[in-house]
Amino acid sequence: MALYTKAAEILDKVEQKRGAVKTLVYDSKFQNIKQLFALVCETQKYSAVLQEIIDTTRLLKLTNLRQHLAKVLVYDLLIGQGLKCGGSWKAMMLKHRSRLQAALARIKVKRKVSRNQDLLPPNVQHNNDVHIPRYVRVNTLKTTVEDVIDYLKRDGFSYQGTASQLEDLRSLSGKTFMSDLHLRDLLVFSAKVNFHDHYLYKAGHIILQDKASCLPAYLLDPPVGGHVIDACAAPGNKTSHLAAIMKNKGKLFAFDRDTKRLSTMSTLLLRAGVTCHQLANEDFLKVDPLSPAYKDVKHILLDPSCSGSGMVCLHDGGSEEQDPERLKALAAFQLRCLNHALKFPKLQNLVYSTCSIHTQENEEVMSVCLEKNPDFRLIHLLPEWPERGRDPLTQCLRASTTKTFTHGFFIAMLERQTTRNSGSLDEHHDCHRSPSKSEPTVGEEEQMVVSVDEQQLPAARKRNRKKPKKQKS
Ligand SMILES: C[S@@+](CC[C@H](N)C(=O)[O-])C[C@H]1O[C@@H](n2cnc3c(N)ncnc32)[C@H](O)[C@@H]1O
Repeated sequence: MALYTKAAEILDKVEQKRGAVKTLVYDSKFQNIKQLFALVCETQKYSAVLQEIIDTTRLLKLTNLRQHLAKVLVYDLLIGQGLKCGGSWKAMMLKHRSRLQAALARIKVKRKVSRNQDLLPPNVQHNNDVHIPRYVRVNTLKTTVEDVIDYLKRDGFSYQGTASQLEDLRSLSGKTFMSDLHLRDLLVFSAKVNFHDHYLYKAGHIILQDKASCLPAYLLDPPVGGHVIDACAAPGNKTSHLAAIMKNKGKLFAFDRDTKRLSTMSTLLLRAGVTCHQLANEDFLKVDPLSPAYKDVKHILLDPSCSGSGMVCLHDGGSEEQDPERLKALAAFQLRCLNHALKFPKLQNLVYSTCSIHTQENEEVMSVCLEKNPDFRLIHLLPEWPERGRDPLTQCLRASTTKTFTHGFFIAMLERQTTRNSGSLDEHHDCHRSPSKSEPTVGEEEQMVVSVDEQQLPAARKRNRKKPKKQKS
């Protein structure tokens, strides 16, 4: 019920011009931001058709529903997931289902189309060309890639082998699927495949996670038995990924300051079979880097709150305006988190990621951080990845709907520079994965945090010390 109420509330605010969809969704503090975002975008996209259905069936009169709530419910019933949740509203809507279905069918006949998407206005149909496949990460804490592939084949899916080029990922349709070309534990399906009710998903054997969001843990690649921090962890997709890479051995300290999101995270980690974690409802900025508890932490994953501008809403093509003050505040927060993380005395590697497309939250934050922390340098990541950080930070990765067929994303990896004779890096020489498929394994949601006492970030400075990507031995 909460999902539908929130979605209706946001549509109402958008209509009153009280904010852009993305900002309102992010500020809503709803637990599953992605789900809420998708529902709002899709309902908006079909708004005209939904309105026509509501008017011709006189739904508002029959049910006393408010307009936006009715739209959201009709969308989900007729076009979306089929009202998976909804409590008493579900029961009420089901009573009217045949009238509503008949109204939709009449509209299709009138417009001489057979598919729902052909009812969309032409400009929205064009944005629909944005194509992000359905990515499924195999949870190696519970199963193996081979077992999942076998299970799916028995379930009527057809396995096409491993993709040899990115374009292959866009060719999938129906029940065909393939292994990703970069990440061994990632399976790729047509965007239309829905796994939310699938046994493998419910049992925690697979995790529904965008490919770009799988990169941070994969690239950090902490060793089995290592001590690792996930600084802004909820709802925990990257935490469970880190645990899988660590084979549930060692210590995974996960922090988040949002209680609700942490409780969702606990459920997710339980389902995923993660046991090596210590969850803390704590502000990462207040965690003491010199505490004996963290004396062996050598790896940190930092995926802080961001604008979420990389998350694609098919309705707006991702082009919503961002409030400059909000971006500034976020960038200052991200820089504080980075500077704080680099204070952990034994830290060797840190991966910084955002689901933002804005340079202010990505390359600019990273450039200032490098200026302030000369002991650290950028690692050149995945040489054949097609989309790089903005010049001069080409060691970093970017991801997008058009070049990598993922949501928009940014990833940077920092490494502590040590003198040759200290040996501490050599001991860790195989931590940066090459993009080969030889090794096993490899969420974005959030809540706004605007507690900034940093100075305004200066423009990115041209610091660029390249270092060749280490290959896995
Ligand atoms: C982008 S989300 C993290 C997504 C997560 N890494 C995943 O993959 O599922 C950012 C998270 O940072 C949390 N956060 C924001 N400020 C924080 C702080 N000062 N300390 C700890 N967590 C914080 C938010 O509550 C939010 O859950």
